[in-house]
Amino acid sequence: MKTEDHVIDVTDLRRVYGGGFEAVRGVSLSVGRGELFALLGTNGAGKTSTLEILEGLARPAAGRVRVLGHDPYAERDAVRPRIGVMLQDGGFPSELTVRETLRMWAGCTSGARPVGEALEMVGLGKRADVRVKVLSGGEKRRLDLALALLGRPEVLFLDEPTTGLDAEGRQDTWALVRELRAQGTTVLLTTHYLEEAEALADRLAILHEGRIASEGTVEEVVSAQPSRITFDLPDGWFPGDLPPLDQLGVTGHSHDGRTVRLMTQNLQQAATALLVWARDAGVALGSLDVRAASLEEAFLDIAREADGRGEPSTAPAVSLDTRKETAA
Ligand SMILES: Nc1ncnc2c1ncn2[C@@H]1O[C@H](COP(=O)(O)OP(=O)(O)OP(=O)(O)O)[C@@H](O)[C@H]1O
Repeated sequence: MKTEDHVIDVTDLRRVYGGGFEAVRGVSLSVGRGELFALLGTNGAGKTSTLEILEGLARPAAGRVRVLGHDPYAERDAVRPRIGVMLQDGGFPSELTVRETLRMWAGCTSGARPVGEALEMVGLGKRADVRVKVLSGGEKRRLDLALALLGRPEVLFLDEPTTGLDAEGRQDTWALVRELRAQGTTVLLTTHYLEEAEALADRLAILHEGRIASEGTVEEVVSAQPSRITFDLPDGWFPGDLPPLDQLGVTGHSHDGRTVRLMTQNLQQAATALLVWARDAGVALGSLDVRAASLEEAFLDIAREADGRGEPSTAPAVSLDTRKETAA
């Protein structure tokens, strides 16, 4: 995709809070027109901090940000009418009804959708005359979304749009977001739900401690991860008794006593070789768990690294000689 086709273009973005804490540490990403991009990350990874800059709500400490070809902070007037923003907490006046809230917002929005249409889009049609303060958490999220959609935005920023929604509400929101994207809306969303990213995203990035740890389509992010085989060896058997790792088609390993964890890019080959060895050697593998790479595993790997529990991604193709060791 050519740079001029990017609706969102971010290069080496940094955000520093008062006190000097750097929450965003050199993020670069781009989103094409009509694309849906998901930002994932552990708590405090910097998703909202990044999003607020793209929405023009905060000024970056460094880096270049363009939304629809403009600097969203310095050229806010050019960008704001063309984007829709759903914050984590809209913070509306609680005494107004749902309809009054939307009307008030529509009054400040040029070319706004009819209020009734926005309410129907988010499934709040029957709650129009209810005061905001009595809405459930999920209904408030729907109201947030309705407000973001009022101005028929070209670019929609959604910060955790389905947090607090029940399963049906989440499905409804996904269907709406898919429909908007099908109509050409560009969407950037943050989410804690990996299945949400899998269901919706054309591309995604996993943020970790202010940096992008992994980026691409779901398939690309997943295929960068190894699959795993975990098992316990029975009494009298040790990791060093296993065949050489290259014979197993294994690219990495760890072990804790008799519990062995193997990483492989070729799960079928490794699982078959392991099971053939176990059968021939008469070894019963306990708690055998064979797990294909998944977005969840990719995410957990990044989170484990955060906790200093990272696994080696590669290891020499030799036997695990640990007869005298108790742990890796
Ligand atoms: N106003 C602020 N002043 C100082 N630090 C802040 C401020 N806002 C956020 N932070 C810190 O910046 C880091 C990133 O926060 P941010 O809210 O962007 O993360 P996030 O990925 O959106 O997290 P979550 O998933 O929990 O919403 C966190 O360590 C947070 O404590």
